[in-house]
Parts: sequence; C-alpha cells; structure tokens
Amino acid sequence: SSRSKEQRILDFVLKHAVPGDPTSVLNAIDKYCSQQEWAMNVGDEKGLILDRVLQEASPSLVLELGTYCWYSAVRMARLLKQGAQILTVEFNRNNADIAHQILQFAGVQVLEGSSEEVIRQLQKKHAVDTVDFIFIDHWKDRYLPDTKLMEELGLLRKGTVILADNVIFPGAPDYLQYVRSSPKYDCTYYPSHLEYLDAEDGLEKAVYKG
Ligand SMILES: CCCNc1ncnc2c1ncn2[C@@H]1O[C@H](/C=C/CNC(=O)c2cc(-c3ccc(F)cc3)cc(O)c2O)[C@@H](O)[C@H]1O
Ligand SMILES: [Mg+2]
Repeated sequence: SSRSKEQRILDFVLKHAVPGDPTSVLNAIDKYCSQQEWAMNVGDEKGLILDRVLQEASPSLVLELGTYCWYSAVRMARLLKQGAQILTVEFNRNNADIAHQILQFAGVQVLEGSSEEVIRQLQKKHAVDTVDFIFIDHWKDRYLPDTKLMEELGLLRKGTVILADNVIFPGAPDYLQYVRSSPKYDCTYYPSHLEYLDAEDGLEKAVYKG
C-alpha cells in the first residue's frame, strides 16, 4: 500500500532524529514539513509560544486534543517537570499508531478514541481529578463543545490553562467568541503565523477562573 504523508514524515524522523532526543525529532519534522511536504503541525514559530505558555503554567497533567503527528506532544513532553504527564487523544488509528512509535521514549501516553469519549472517561478510567494544561489542536468545530464538556465534568480548576491553536486560520470563531465573552476565562491572544507559511494565525490562551 502506498505510504501516507504521515508515514513519510515518520520515515524521515526515524532516519534523521536521535532516539530519545526530542529536540532532534522536532528539528527533523520541521525540516521535512518546511522543505518537502507541508503538514499541520503547530510548527517552530507557534511552538515557541507553546513552550513559553507551558513553562509558565508548569503543569503536572497535560491533556492534548488531536495528536496528529505527535509534534506538539513531543514539544511539550521535553519541557515537563519530573513526574508530570501528558495524555494526548487521537481517534485516527494510523496517526495513533505512528504516535505510539514516536512518543514511547518521550513518556507520552496516546489515548485512542474521540475526544468526547476520552474526556468523559478521564476521571473514572484514567484517575484524573482536574487538568492543569490543555492544548487544543483537533477539528476546529470541536474546540467549543469539548471545552464546555470539560467545564461541565469539573475537569477545569482555578488557573487551568487552555491553549488553542489556529484561532485565526483555519479559525475557531465560536470557541473564540465564547472564551473571550465568558466571565469564567481570562484570555490572551498570541499572534503568529500558520506553520511553515506566511499566513497569519495565532494561539489563544484562556485561563479558567474557577
Ligand atoms: C469527533 C471529532 C473530534 N474529536 C477528536 N478526537 C480525537 N482526535 C481528533 C478529533 N478530531 C480530530 N482529531 C485528530 O486530530 C487531528 C486533526 C487536526 C485538525 N487540524 C487542522 O485541521 C489544522 C488545519 C490547518 C490548516 C491550515 C491551512 C490550510 F490551508 C489547511 C489546513 C492548520 C492546523 O494547524 C491545523 O491544526 C487528526 O489527527 C485527527 O485524526
Ligand atoms: Mg493546528
């Protein structure tokens, strides 16, 4: 069967990155996706913003919605403090399988399934109380329903940071309008550019006020 773009990215990573060296994995993916085949990783420019916001939050438990090619999961895992954990959710089996191969060494757990199912199971099946940091980067029309679900289930605590990719392009207008107008969130917009391109994009940070 013909290999997918995601498998070609993995081949390039396995050939050029150093196992156990997350930064070399990021550099390999950024190099491949900026020079050979574009892919929807958060990328190096928005990735620097993700790094800063994550380090500022210094979370013990990170939830990511939409693993895709594991770029952002590796990016976050390399900055976590000792004992902290990332749960990343992916419902496409091929992407999840590739993720497993890359994330094992980064100590990241890939939960296969749809975000709605996984979010509903976090407290009972994954012994989660509340989440400290959430990176949202899956289908853009799911940002708002999944955020409301996490609120309803009590997964957010005072100070939980939600960082959302692509709030400009492709855009998540209903999500942006909700968090910016809700008294429950303090929002900050971080302007940037679409990964590996010049188009405008940005990240929105929404801190839950409890
Ligand atoms: C029930 C569906 C919602 N729940 C979900 N639960 C678990 N995994 C989910 C998921 N939705 C999507 N996913 C997975 O996340 C990934 C999807 C990410 C969607 N991202 C984008 O569409 C995106 C798209 C662009 C983009 C930008 C410019 C352009 F011209 C074309 C695309 C840029 C980005 O940075 C993006 O993040 C896939 O791996 C998919 O299988
Ligand atoms: Mg994205």
